[in-house]
Amino acid sequence: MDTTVFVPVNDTDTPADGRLAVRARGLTKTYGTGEAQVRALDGVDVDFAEGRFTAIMGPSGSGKSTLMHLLAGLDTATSGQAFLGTTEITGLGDKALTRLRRDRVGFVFQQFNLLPMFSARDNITLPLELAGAKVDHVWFDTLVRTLGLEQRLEHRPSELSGGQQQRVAIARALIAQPEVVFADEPTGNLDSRSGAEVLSFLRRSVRELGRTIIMVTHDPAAAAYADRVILIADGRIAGEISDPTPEAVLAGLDALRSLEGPVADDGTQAGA
Ligand SMILES: Nc1ncnc2c1ncn2[C@@H]1O[C@H](COP(=O)(O)OP(=O)(O)OP(=O)(O)O)[C@@H](O)[C@H]1O
Repeated sequence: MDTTVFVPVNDTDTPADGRLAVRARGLTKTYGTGEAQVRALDGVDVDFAEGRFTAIMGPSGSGKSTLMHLLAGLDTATSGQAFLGTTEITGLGDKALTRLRRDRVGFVFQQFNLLPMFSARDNITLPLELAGAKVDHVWFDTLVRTLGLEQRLEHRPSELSGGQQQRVAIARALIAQPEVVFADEPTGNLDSRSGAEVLSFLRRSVRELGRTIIMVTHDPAAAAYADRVILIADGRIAGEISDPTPEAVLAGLDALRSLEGPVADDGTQAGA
């Protein structure tokens, strides 16, 4: 079944200077062999411009995490190419991939993954210091101010709210000035108010600090904070929405769902 959905697209992800942070061409991932083989990602072509906030959405099992893991160098592709800037990550060995993840990519996960015995300050700076790099104090101060953490730096994670812990995790992801930050359900463990707060900070870090963020989410309201939503279904790019509203994202997801049922078998394309 063809699962391409023609969701309203402005197709405006080309920045003025045309620079791409991340790119995939024919990216494919299969798991297992023979009868049990699953094509988690099926020839994906997609571009992510620098300085933009992109959300990846789609039904459960559609390949969102697989796409993000391949783009972030956390897993290897079966075929196709993924690029970080001009570096082809699908061509790198284990050591080079580890270095690339450490030096050029930041991660924010649903679980905050903070070290419980250390202060917020140390949680932000330790990974960088352990890697032998110097902390840029001007950038540290900018991040802490932007994320509203000035009064919380000497607290341990257990003394912080969930939203504050996730903001510390975002500061830790940004401290090394990575080329791109991958966020996997960053608000999945937060109540809606803290979630909204975290999403506002993610958006500010793109708008005001020029960072590039790619976020996987199930939540249309979260996706609406992004500049652009990529929709994925059955391991393929199924559409995209620029300047999304929650309503537009819901409509896009509904269009995908309508293709999963028997209604789509008459050849009509939802959302067209
Ligand atoms: N390690 C694995 N071994 C076998 N199959 C896998 C593995 N990881 C993922 N898959 C399969 O690949 C497909 C895509 O999975 P993926 O986790 O990327 O989807 P997703 O869109 O992130 O799902 P969810 O929203 O539920 O997290 C699914 O059918 C899944 O069962």
